[in-house]
Amino acid sequence: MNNNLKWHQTTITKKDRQRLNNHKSCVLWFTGLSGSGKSTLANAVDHALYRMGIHSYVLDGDNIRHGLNKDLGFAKEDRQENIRRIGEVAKLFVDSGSIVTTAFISPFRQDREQICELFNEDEFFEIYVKCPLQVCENRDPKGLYRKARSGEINDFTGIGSPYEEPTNPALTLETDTESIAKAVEKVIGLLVKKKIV
Ligand SMILES: Nc1ncnc2c1ncn2[C@@H]1O[C@H](COP(=O)(O)OS(=O)(=O)O)[C@@H](OP(=O)(O)O)[C@H]1O
Ligand SMILES: Nc1ncnc2c1ncn2[C@@H]1O[C@H](COP(=O)(O)OP(=O)(O)O)[C@@H](O)[C@H]1O
Repeated sequence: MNNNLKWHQTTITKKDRQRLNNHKSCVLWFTGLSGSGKSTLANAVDHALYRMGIHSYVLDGDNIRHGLNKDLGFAKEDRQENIRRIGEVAKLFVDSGSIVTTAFISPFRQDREQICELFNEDEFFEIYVKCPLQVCENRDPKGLYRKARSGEINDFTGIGSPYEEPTNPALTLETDTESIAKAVEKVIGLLVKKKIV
């Protein structure tokens, strides 16, 4: 850390912005295998919040890797840096008063725990989008599992690279048995219970 850098407290605080918005801000961190439903659910929740007049935003793995993180690949260190940067971006969104939904595989438990530590209590919710590998593989929305099985991608999560399940998520959404609508209801229920909206 450069000793010549000093943190500036902004004039308008997070609390000011939350008061103006009439709701609190937080991050809903969706984690799960490729094809488990992270993007689908993050967007469905975002849509539900939008209809409720709530300030929200989606940060999605594929999109962020087209811009901010286009210098990163899928080796362990790259995935760690990917998640570290997203955590910092999510913190800015929370500071700006929004509810941010994130859709990254974020396969390593330690990385997710480090992100959690950036936030105050009830500002970070880990949501496990749980779906058996076989079901994700059958869905194969981008044809990537097929490429992984044929050896075209050798570090694909769940096949050539590990996924560490959350041990104590705020919510688990089982997308092989639960509908999208039910999952959205559970997430909004969590936000209401925590008095965020
Ligand atoms: N090797 C490998 N492993 C996993 N995923 C791969 C890989 N190569 C490309 N993709 C595509 O990239 C998306 C995952 O990016 P993430 O930023 O979420 O990954 S990570 O959190 O850094 O592990 C992932 O998107 P989702 O399917 O939406 O999860 C894939 O489309
Ligand atoms: N209950 C469900 N929840 C979420 N996605 C589902 C569900 N049932 C089927 N799907 C489908 O599974 C696929 C999940 O893809 P996607 O959301 O891109 O996953 P991820 O972002 O985890 O890679 C989509 O085609 C979606 O329509």
